[in-house]
Amino acid sequence: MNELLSDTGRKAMLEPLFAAGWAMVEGRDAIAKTYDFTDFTEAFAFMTRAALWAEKWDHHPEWSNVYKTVHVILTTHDVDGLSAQDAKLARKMDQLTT
Ligand SMILES: C[C@H](O)[C@H](O)[C@H]1CNC2=NC(N)=NC(=O)C2=N1
Repeated sequence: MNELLSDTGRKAMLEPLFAAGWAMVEGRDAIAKTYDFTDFTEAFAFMTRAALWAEKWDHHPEWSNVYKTVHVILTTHDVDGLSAQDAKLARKMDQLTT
């Protein structure tokens, strides 16, 4: 079962993500990032790869795609806020773009 991140967990897991371009969503316990790719093919390839990890880990993003940008919001619906699963998927998404 997922748990909400504790204060220490937040500091440890979220600070590196903020440094990597993630930010808190206003009014929600959620993080967001917009990825800008070179074209639609790259954007959709990223989404395909990320979707396979999301399904493997049973943890799914809220996301949208417009041409070559992908906007991602991560939060854990089961606990109504951020859990370690969100940090894990955020790190994986960043890895997939490098
Ligand atoms: C039953 C299933 O395991 C749950 O509904 C999973 C699916 N994917 C999920 N994804 C996210 N982001 N949060 C969840 O709480 C969640 N729960």
